[in-house]
Amino acid sequence: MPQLAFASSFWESYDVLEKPVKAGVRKAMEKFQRLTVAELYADKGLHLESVDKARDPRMRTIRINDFWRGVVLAPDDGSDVFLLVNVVPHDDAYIWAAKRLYTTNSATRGLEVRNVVAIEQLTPALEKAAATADSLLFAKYSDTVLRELGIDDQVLRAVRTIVDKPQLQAFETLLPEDQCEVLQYLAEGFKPEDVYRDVVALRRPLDAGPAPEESLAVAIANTASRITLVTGPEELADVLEKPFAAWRVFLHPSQRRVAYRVSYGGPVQVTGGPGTGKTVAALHRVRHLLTRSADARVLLTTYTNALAASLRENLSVLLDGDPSLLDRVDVTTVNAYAHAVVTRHDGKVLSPVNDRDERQLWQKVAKQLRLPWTDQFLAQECRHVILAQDVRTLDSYRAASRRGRGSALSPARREELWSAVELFESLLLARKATTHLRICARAADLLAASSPTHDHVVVDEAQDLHPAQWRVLRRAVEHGSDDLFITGDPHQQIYDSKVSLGSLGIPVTGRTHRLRVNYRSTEEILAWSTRILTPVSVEDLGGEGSDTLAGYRSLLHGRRPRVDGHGSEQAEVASLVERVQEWIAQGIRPSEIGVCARFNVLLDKAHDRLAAAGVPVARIKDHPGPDADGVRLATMHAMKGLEFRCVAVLGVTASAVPFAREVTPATVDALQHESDLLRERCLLFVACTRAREALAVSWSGTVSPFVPQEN
Ligand SMILES: Nc1ncnc2c1ncn2[C@@H]1O[C@H](COP(=O)(O)OP(=O)(O)OP(=O)(O)O)[C@@H](O)[C@H]1O
Repeated sequence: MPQLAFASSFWESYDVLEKPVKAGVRKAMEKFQRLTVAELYADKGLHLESVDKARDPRMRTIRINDFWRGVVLAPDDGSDVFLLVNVVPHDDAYIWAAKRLYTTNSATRGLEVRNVVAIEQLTPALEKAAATADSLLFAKYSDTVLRELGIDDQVLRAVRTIVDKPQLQAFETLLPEDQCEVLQYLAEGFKPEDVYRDVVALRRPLDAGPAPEESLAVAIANTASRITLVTGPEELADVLEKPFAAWRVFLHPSQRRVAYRVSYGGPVQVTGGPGTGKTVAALHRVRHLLTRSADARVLLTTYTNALAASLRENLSVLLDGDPSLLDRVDVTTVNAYAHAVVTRHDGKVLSPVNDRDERQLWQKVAKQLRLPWTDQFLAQECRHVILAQDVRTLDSYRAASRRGRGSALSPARREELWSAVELFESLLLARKATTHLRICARAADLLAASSPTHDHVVVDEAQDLHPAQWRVLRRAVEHGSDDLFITGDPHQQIYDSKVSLGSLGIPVTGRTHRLRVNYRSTEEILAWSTRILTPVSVEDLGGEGSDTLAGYRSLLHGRRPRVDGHGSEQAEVASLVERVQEWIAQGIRPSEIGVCARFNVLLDKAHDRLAAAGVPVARIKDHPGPDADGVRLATMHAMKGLEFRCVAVLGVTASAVPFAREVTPATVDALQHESDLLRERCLLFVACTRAREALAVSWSGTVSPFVPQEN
C-alpha cells in the first residue's frame, strides 16, 4: 500500500477550504490508504494524471470535485510515499504544478520546492543589474561556503545578483525553503558556522552519507519540519481535523533569534507592528526557558482573560501537551496574578470597582469638596502621578514630578488634590471596594518583602501596562539573566499609561529587538491601516524615545479594504449584513468573521440585523470557545490581540472615533488631550489590523478624521 504525506504548502490552502471541498479531500486521501499504486492510477474518480510541461516529472493532479484539484508529488523511484502539496482551483492547479520543482537539499537532505520558472526568468535581468551594483548582499561568502550550507547551482546564480535585503525578500516565495532560510540568516548577520549549527546540523540526519540519497521517501522522512507523514486512517482523520499551525515550526530567523537565544543578560524587549508574531515569539521563548532547565518556573502574562485563555491553548499545542513543561508555567493576566498574591497573604481581597463606578466616586469627591477639577482630571492625576509613582503621603506628593501632565498645580492646589485622594480612598473603603491598581500596589509590597515566585517572567501585550503593574512583574522575579522577556507594540496602546521601564528597574537598553514581517494581514490591509497613524509619532515601549513602523511589511496580497460612508446607520447595518453574507457565500466560516464598533449600542443593532437575516452570531464577551459557530461581535477595545479572516469595522464616525467623552479638553490639560486623541487613533488601528484577508470600514454621517483620505 502507498503511504501519504502532507507538505506545509497543502495546509495553507486546505485550512481555508469550504467544508464540502474538505470532505472531497478526505475522500480522495482515504483512497491513498486503501488502494495499491496500480489501483490508484486506474481509479476513475481520483483521476491521478500527469501535468503537461511539468518541470518536475513527478507532478500529478487529482480530482477533488469539478472545480478543485489536488497537486501530488508521485514517487518514480520505486518508493511508495505520495506527497500532497496543494489544493488549487482547476485551471490554476496545472499552472502552479508545472512551474514547481522538488529537489533534495545537499546539506540538510530535506525536500524543498522552488518556482523554477520564475527564478530562470528573473535571473538574467538581475545579473545585468548586479554587474553595475555598488555592492552585493552575499559578496563576502565564497561559493564553497555557500555550497556547504546547501546552496545549489541555480540558487547560487540567483544569490550572486542579490543587492540588498528587500531583493532577498522578493525572492522569498520562489526559493527552496532550507536554502532561503540559510540566506536569510546570513543576511541577518549570522556567521556561516552559526547558520550551519542552527539550521543545517539541526535538520541533517546523523547518518547522512556524502551525497544526497535519491529516494523521494527518504527525502520526505528527512523533512519533518515541513512534511507530515501519515500512517493509518485514524491519523489521517486526526491531521485533517486539526488545522496546521505553521508558527509552531517555521519561525522567521528574526523571530528565532529573539526566542531561542540561549540567554540574555537582563530584561529583553521585542517590539513590532501588528501581526509580526510577537505572541508567537513569546510562546517559543517560554518553551526555550522551560526546556533549558528541569525546574524553572515561568510566569506568562497578557492583558485580558480572553488572551490568557488563547495563550494557554497555544502553549499547550506548542509543548505537545507535555505536563512536565505545562505544569511549570502560570498563564494569567497581571491583575489576576496580583490578586492571587494578595489573597495568598491577606486571606481575602476587596473587590475592584469597574471604570464607571470609579468615575462616579470621583464625581462625588469633586462635588463634596467643591473642587475646581472634573472627575476625569482627578482620576487621571491619581493614575498618572500618584499611583504611577507609588506616592503614599502628602509630602511625597508635594515632591512628585508631574512630567507629562499639561497643567501646573501650586503647592496649595496639591494639598487640595491630596485631600480628594484621601476622600476617594475612604469612599472606596466604605464600599469594601478597591481598584485593580491598588491591588497591584499591595501585591508589589508583599512581593518586595518575600521571595520571587518565578524564575522567568514573559509579558505579552506589554504596551498597555501601568507602572503599578510593572512593579508587580519586576518583583515576581529576581533581577538578573533572563528575568523578563517583554513583547508589545506601542502603536497598539489603547489605554493610557506613561511608563519608563528603566526607572522601574527594567533596563532594556541594548536588549531591544524589532520584528518587521507581518504574517497576519495582506499588504493592502496593512498599508491602509498604517496610514491611520501616519500623522502622529508614537513613543517607544520603554518610554525612552519614539517608535516607528519603518520596514514593516507583509508577504501576503489581496483586495484593498472597502471604505464606505452611508446616509444613515440603518443603511450602514444593512450593508454590513450584505457584506457578511457575501463573505459566507465565498466559503468563510461565520466564526472567521469579526464585526466591531466603538460602542455596544451599534453592535447590538448589528447583532439583531445579522440574526434576523439568519446569520449565526456570537459575542466575544460571552467567551464563545474556538469551536462555537457565529460571526464574532466585539467592541474595538475587545478586539485587541485577536484576528479574523474578515473584519468589518462599523460606526467610524466623527462623533464616535474619537469619542469626545474619553478625550480630555485641551483647555483642561493640553498634553493629556493629545495623549487621549492618540489612544483613540490607535484603537482604530488595532481594530483594522485584526483582519487577515478582508477589511471593510464604514460609517454613517460624517467620517472620523482618523480614516485615511484617498490620495
Ligand atoms: N513564523 C510564522 N509562520 C507562520 N505564521 C506565523 C509566524 N509567526 C506568526 N504567525 C502567525 O501570524 C499571526 C500573528 O501572530 P501573532 O499573534 O504572534 O502576532 P503579534 O505580533 O502578537 O500580533 P498583535 O500585536 O497584532 O497582537 C498569527 O496567526 C500567527 O499564527
